Amino acid sequence: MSDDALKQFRVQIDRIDDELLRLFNQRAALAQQIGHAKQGGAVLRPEREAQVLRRLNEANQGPLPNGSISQLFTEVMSHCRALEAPLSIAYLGPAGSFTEAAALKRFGHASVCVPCASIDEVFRKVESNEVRYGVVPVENSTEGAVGRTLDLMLQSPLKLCGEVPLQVHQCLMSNSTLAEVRRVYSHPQSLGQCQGWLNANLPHAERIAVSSNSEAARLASQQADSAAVAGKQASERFDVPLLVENIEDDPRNTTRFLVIGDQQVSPSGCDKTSLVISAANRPGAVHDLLTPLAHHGVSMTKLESRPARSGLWEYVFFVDIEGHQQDTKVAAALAELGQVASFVKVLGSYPVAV
Ligand SMILES: O=C(O)C(=O)C[C@]1(C(=O)O)C=C[C@@H](O)C=C1
Repeated sequence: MSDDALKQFRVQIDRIDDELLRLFNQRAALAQQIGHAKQGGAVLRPEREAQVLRRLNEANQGPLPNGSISQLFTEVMSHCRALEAPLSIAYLGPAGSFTEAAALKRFGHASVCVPCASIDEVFRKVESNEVRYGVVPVENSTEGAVGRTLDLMLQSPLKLCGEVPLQVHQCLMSNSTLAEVRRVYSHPQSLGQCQGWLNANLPHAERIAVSSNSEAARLASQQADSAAVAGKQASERFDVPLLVENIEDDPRNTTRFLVIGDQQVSPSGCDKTSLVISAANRPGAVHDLLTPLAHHGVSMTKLESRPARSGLWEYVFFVDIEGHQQDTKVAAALAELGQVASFVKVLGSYPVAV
């Protein structure tokens, strides 16, 4: 391309940027007015944000893919929201964790993100109003449920306000060569996600479970013959060279995170409801739990059992269903479920991730 042609294109880009600048500020001023009109009510409206992203994804004609449109407008809304009031979010840390990436994916970079040392601490900070929302991992497509999050949801008065799926890529990092590695540090979930690769490529290295992937990278940065399995960002943060990228056994390896808060989210038009239920200890009781859903045409998208922690071999079931608890058929199914289950707790209705 000639210098002249390049200049021409850049003049056009400058003009568009000027227009975008004007429009961003016009949009932000409207958000400020909405903020005043809310009169102290919740600034974050997850249902509205989901509707904004869905509408734009439908209208999008490219060349930007829908993923980029969602990312850009999440940031736009993040900055508009921050003008209404600053939003604080606790997440399972440390800084650089996959949970931080999930929090940023959902809330954008204009929020105040507070790292916590444990899932319990995230719940505590939200319950005590130290922060407005929390982000915690709930399940991984390879390794399954995160039990602590489920157990805390069962006990906590907080509601589910959203979900964030995040594709998780694991890397092997070390100051040594692959042949020299004798020890591999990582969080147990990450070791599990890469066990096929580790069996094939480092069969004789000892696998050592530690509290977080960041801690693993820190240890690998300080010890000879040691490696860590962690996200790419940990390699930069602790200055440990990447040896191999994308070592997760399933390239679609995805972790689902939950947003928790003291807020009932309104219907967005495409929602999910999460519940915990349990059955009396009699024949057919578990089967009876599912009948009200089928009866009212409500689809179940997840069923997970957990020990109830109240008696030996007693279980609770974590169930996700399609729809919002205010939808007529979901409300009818929940009312009927209340008649047959020995325990029902609605954890929250929230928009399906965009
Ligand atoms: O519509 C609102 O309630 C707004 O405050 C505006 C806006 C946005 O920027 O579009 C910002 C925050 C809310 O979470 C939802 C949307």
